[in-house]
Amino acid sequence: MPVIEVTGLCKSYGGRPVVDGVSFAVEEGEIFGVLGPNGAGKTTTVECVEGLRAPDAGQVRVAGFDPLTERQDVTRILGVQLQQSALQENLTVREALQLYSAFYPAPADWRQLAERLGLTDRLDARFGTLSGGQRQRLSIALALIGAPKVVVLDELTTGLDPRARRDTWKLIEDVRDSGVTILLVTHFMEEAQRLCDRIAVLDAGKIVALDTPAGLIRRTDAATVITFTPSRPIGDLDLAALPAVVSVRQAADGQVSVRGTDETVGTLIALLARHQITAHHLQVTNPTLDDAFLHLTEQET
Ligand SMILES: Nc1ncnc2c1ncn2[C@@H]1O[C@H](COP(=O)(O)OP(=O)(O)OP(=O)(O)O)[C@@H](O)[C@H]1O
Repeated sequence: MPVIEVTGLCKSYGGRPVVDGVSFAVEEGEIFGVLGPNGAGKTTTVECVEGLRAPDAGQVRVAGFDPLTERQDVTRILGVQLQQSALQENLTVREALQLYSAFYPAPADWRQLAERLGLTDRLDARFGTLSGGQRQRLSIALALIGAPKVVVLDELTTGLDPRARRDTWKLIEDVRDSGVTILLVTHFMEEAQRLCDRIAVLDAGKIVALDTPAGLIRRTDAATVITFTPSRPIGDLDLAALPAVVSVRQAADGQVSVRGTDETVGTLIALLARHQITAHHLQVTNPTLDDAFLHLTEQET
């Protein structure tokens, strides 16, 4: 049974549909990403999963429970990352952890959580004095304090510097490896590509694609680009005849740029070897989730 099941979810504000027939299922143990441009309906969708908003139509189930009518059951299972503004500046890290563990009948050991999240030496620090990364780690600790089966993380690393962002990713992978299912809302392609097992791309309230990151990338028209400077000139025609080539460009400085697919790369290398040509400064650039995202969300607008 999926841990989260959303079927035909609809939500309108002032008669304007912002979530329009969204369906997806999150399997146990996966990191499931919800990706989409601003205003696509991501937060509204996850707030319906959390039971913070009532859908106009459709059904949401968390481990089989309805987040609205079986709230207590869902609270036991689902951990939600708090908005940072929800914590008082004067509260210490220890007080926050103790306070939130008191909300649950069988909480996780907050000392262990603090240790795992690298907060042990900040236990007496007040929330207002924590760095962005430390606040983020505390908000993840608080999401995990009820020992949930599922956590919802919305905009996990927004505002973090690149190192803190990478540290947080490692942490999320550790959380997943401990058996927790994660629903992750994100704007960052690199984050989605690195962390998510599957991604639903939401645009204007509808899911426009649902696949693994690699599967989404495969759907794009974006090409693999191979650039190199050959040790002696090579004819355009030889290059254009390679399989799956989209275009060939030779710059005035001798640099050659071939657009194609993975298949093009292998045959190009073989062609160069046959002609005993060395490729200097060889670079192969593969399409990214960024390309896939732009491709998928452009079609809809
Ligand atoms: N309480 C509300 N009342 C009216 N409109 C709302 C309300 N909450 C959200 N909206 C609107 O619904 C649309 C979807 O918002 P939502 O926050 O779900 O999108 P999102 O994909 O999470 O966007 P972002 O990436 O900008 O956070 C937006 O146009 C937003 O302005």
